[in-house]
Amino acid sequence: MIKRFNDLQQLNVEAAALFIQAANDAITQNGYFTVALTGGSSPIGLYQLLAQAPYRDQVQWENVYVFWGDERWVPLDDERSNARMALTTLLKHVPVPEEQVFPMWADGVSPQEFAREYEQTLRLHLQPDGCFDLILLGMGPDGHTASWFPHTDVLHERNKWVAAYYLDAQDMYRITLTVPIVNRASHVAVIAYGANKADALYEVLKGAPNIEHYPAQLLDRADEQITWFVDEAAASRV
Ligand SMILES: O=C1O[C@H](COP(=O)(O)O)[C@@H](O)[C@H](O)[C@H]1O
Repeated sequence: MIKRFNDLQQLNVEAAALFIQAANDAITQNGYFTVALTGGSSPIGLYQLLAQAPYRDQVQWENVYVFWGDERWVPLDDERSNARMALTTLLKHVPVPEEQVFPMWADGVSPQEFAREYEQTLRLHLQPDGCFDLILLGMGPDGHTASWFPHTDVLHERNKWVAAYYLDAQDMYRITLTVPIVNRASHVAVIAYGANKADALYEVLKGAPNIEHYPAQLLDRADEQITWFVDEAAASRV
């Protein structure tokens, strides 16, 4: 499902409503809610809203388990850290227990080893089939989502739940949930706005299949299980 907005505030309000609904449904059904957060700039407004009343008070944070969809392999105090952004905009302002927050970072371990450990952590906390209740994602102007960058081997990973690899173009390691685990989520919400996303959004949603160029085409959920929150600028070609 594609939800288009003129107004970014309204986009964030509706994304917050989806988050709250998904949390409440999962907690009613299972007693807890598992979510993977996204990084970049697009979710900042959503996180800031969720950190404030009345939104903050509509989530039973003590029953929430927070993971990340992807990360730049940098320490938590590095300004490039996706976890740092979510901690400062959202998680430090809500009563989620610290032991239920799982940033994709640890000192003194290789990114590959950490990816294996993170998968074990997921296996402890997710339903046996590896199904997240909600995965939040963004999309770059190059059509990447999570850390599925164009022309990288990780696009073809089908066994691991979490993978780490060196991204030459950015001269850094990336760690990411893989295609099969994202495509098992009960719901996926992608936030993409701004005119610089228009070409990629068109190619991902309407273009000819080309996952190497537009990795977000790998998102494979039924229409009711994926929501694209986009503004009119990003959706201008859709
Ligand atoms: O590098 C990343 O970029 C994407 C998109 O970021 P945005 O700034 O265009 O919103 C993001 O979804 C991903 O988590 C991040 O690692």
